[in-house]
Amino acid sequence: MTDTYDSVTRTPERIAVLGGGSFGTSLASIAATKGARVRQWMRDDALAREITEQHHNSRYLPGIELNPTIKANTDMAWVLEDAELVLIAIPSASFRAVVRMARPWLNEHQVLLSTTKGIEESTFSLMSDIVREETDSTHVGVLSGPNLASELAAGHLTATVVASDDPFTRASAQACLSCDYFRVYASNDRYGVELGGALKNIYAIGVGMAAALGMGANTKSMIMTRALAEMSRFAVSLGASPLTFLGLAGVGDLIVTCSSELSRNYRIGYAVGEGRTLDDAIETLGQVAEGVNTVRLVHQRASQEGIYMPLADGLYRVLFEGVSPQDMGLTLMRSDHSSDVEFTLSRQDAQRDHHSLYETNQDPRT
Ligand SMILES: NC(=O)C1=CN([C@@H]2O[C@H](COP(=O)(O)OP(=O)(O)OC[C@H]3O[C@@H](n4cnc5c(N)ncnc54)[C@H](OP(=O)(O)O)[C@@H]3O)[C@@H](O)[C@H]2O)C=CC1
Ligand SMILES: O=C(CO)COP(=O)(O)O
Repeated sequence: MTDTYDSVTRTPERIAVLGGGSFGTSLASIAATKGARVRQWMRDDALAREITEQHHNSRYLPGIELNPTIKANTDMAWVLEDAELVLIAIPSASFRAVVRMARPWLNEHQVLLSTTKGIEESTFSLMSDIVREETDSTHVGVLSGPNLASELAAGHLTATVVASDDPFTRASAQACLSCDYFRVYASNDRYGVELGGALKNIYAIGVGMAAALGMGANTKSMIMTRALAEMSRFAVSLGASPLTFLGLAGVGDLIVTCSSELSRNYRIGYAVGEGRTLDDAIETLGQVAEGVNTVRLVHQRASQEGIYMPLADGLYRVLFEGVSPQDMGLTLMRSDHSSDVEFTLSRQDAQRDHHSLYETNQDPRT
């Protein structure tokens, strides 16, 4: 990780953002505030005009003043013209289709960064895998961390992680997005960072349900702590570094998503905990809550691989098999205690891995 800055001689100046939702718009505004030329692609022409002319995204970020230099458009060719860095903030269900749409205007030199926290249904691919499959870029990475879009857009002090095995990608993303209120750490565990962002959504649904049932801080802490053990067990068995889960893209994102009513996944869980149907909760939300699909995919994969995931399994049963949240809670509390061993790291492994694998931050301005 010592080479993070060596290969970047200057900050990317032409940024494209694909997606007109809350997160894409927040990141577009940061990059523009740093002085880059920012073009944002979306399919809604009226929203594109509102962002360009009135500097608001009233549908996804109501009340937030955006950087006035962002130019939003529905013309993909124009948005991607000469772009050096492309941020892709499209929900996982449409991610591959949008990357395919963009492909004619992408090239191998561009940095392509996914900001999406989900898993593709038919393939169990993560979004950066899709970017690698669908494009020729050698500079592929992900951005993930405790980043509620509206807080970020309002300038709350926030940190995130850019993960890639390519130093140029990490450094370009840090240079393009780091500012007084956004600190961008680097990691080379692309898989772990990306999986962390997808997995934590599942447990935010669970904490939302617990809150709706009137449970307090003990219950939330229990779910979050056991969720961390469960998500790292799953991710490590698929090849991620356990240390990633002690960082911003692991426990950091788990905390924010499970603690805030701004989280869409939390709100879905809350609605189901109040007795509403899943379909009704999704329709009322009107935005993407990736955890609903992720819980299904992870439940299936964990069963195939024999990975012990009691919380994810319980949530799957509530969302898709009609089990009540109360019964799920009791079943979990009454289950066989012989498997209740706390997750531990070997001290030697942790010491050996810490310096080489743990996310680092080097200020691109120095
Ligand atoms: N919001 C947040 O706080 C954060 C979100 N993320 C992740 O970012 C990703 C994107 O989320 P976010 O911006 O929040 O989502 P939103 O729900 O706010 O917006 C989704 C955006 O994607 C667009 N979209 C959906 N399907 C298509 C399609 N087929 N073609 C073109 N555009 C499409 C929507 O367009 P339209 O309006 O026309 O439907 C909209 O612009 C998610 O995976 C999320 O997990 C990550 C960190 C924080
Ligand atoms: O990922 C997020 C915060 O880091 C946003 O979570 P939601 O998608 O649940 O709103």
